[in-house]
Amino acid sequence: MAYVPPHRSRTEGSGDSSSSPVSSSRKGGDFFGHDDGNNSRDGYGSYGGNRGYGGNRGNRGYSGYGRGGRGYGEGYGQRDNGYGGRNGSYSRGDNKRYGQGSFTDGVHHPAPKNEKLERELFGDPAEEKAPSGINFDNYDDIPVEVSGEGTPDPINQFTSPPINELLLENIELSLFNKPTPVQKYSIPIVGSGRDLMACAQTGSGKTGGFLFPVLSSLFENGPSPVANEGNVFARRKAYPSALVLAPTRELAIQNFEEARKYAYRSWVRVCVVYGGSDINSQLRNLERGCDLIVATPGRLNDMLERGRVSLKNIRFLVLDEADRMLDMGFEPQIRHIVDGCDMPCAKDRQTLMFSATFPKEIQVMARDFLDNYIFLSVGKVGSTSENITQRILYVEDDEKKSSLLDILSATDDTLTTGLTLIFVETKKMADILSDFLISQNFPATSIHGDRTQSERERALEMFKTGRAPILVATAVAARGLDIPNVTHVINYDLPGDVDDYVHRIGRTGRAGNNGLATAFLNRGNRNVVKDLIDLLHDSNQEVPDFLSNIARESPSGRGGRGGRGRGRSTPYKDYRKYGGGNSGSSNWGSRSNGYGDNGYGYNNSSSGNGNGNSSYGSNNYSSASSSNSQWW
Ligand SMILES: Nc1ncnc2c1ncn2[C@@H]1O[C@H](COP(=O)(O)OP(=O)(O)OP(=O)(O)O)[C@@H](O)[C@H]1O
Repeated sequence: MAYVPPHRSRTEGSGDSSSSPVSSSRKGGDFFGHDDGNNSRDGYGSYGGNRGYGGNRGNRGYSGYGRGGRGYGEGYGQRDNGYGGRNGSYSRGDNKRYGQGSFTDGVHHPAPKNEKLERELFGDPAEEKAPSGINFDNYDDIPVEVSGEGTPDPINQFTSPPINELLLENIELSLFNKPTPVQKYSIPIVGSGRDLMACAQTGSGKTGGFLFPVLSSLFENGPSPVANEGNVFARRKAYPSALVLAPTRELAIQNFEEARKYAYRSWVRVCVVYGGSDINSQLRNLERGCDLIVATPGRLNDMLERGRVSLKNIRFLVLDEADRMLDMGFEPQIRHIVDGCDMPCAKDRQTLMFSATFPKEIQVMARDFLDNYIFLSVGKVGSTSENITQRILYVEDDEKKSSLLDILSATDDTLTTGLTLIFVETKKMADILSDFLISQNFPATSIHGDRTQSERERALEMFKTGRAPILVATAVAARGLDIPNVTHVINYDLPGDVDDYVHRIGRTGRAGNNGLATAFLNRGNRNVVKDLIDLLHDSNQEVPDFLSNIARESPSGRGGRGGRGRGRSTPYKDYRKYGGGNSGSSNWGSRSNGYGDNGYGYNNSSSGNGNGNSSYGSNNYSSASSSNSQWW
């Protein structure tokens, strides 16, 4: 009989962690003043326990956020399992109340419905009857390109097959009526066992694009056999079947919440591990069983080093924001996780990569992790949604503050109906600007890598709930975050890389909604001007005359992307098809060149880490955490 680790055979308690893994110590930066004293009472930053941040149907928010003080490390879905290998059994004890199903003798047994948990995960059906503002019909005519051998036909509806029945029910509870374009293609592609590199515009449903087919397959096929490592430590190890990696803690948390929704009532237990919060509660949670793990790379590497996670059983590896995960900051950590531990090789797992942008040299590198993959691009890849109106204003540096005040005062409805996200380039500037706005009576807060994790989560919660409807952020908030009702993104400082701009403004205009993006630009930003003009053309946006003039003043040749010399003369396409050769060193410029420009700090230096406040947590692999901690 297969080895049964105790976490899959013993009866668990109810996840009764009494303390939040994070404490909240405000050091300023919020509109509501310093250390408001509510934090320990309300458990801000804990994201946890049974109340979590369930939010509204189809329009998530952080309602009930963490009150009760349990962290993610504890408190949901404990199960009482005996487990006997693939198609063996996950027998369930008293798990019904936690919505955890089982997989016995090759058959999936969903747990009975649990109204309380359902409300927590999907929102109160009485509160909102229909999804608000979602208009994916706009996407129906979107150009789609699929390349690679033997690509399966897309689906047009959520149906079973190919989607597992239980997953369909959970998708229905999310009030999703039909798949978005990226989901239409990704579901059959992944369902047919293929690897996938998928590019689709921001806010177009990529999260479901990977979670739906992965969970559907796991629900159908059950758990992998648990490896018997024959020693006492193996008993405390987690053996997940799927791994989702994300570049920031907040995105990991968001992906975890999404996965938890869709895994409701199934045998799949979802866990999240990320830096900056108590590792012990995360470890205790993993001991209770973990079938799908969402992680930031640094914290996962830490867990792997401690021997508390084994990747032997991984059947699905997902890189969310894959181009970011494979750029110079993260690549060493990703290689260590994928090649330096015990994960099955590319042929023996499915690898899925998703992003809105996918530069050619990153595609070239991604080959190392993929096996005979399909490339899917939806929309003009690397461009922005036409739902986002882009406005470029010429503003000198010393005029930015007053221009910002003008904008915020003029859009008086912003404070009552919408959220405004302001991007700056440095952590210091994030503090300076949020303090300035607060001094001018604007309800602002900030998020950046020098704030503690609990401060970051609290700032995000205040923003999402509208208590601080202005968030000043570094690039840490640029990717993936799905915050309903962000109506305006302001690039107070423009990034040096137009891809970063694409992700930043993609925090608005999501899921078919409209949004406004304003950018302050002056001659100091001339290295991004040409790429920006291309992007505006691609997205059917107005190109102001001053922008064309600055472009003419600039040296010929594309100097965008912080001097990385990549250019974006064509929106990103499958490099295998559009000429890229097979060499790892493409003619687009070496990855090791020129990343140090514009304060981006891509210097790949491994010094200076260890303050525990980096985006990825403390770890030994994090060239990114040290260098990036200078700017996000
Ligand atoms: N099939 C669907 N029907 C309706 N809404 C959907 C559907 N799929 C996803 N959504 C909603 O669309 C929004 C955007 O989805 P998601 O966050 O997955 O976008 P994304 O493509 O990953 O964006 P980004 O590039 O910024 O990471 C979310 O609020 C999500 O709940």
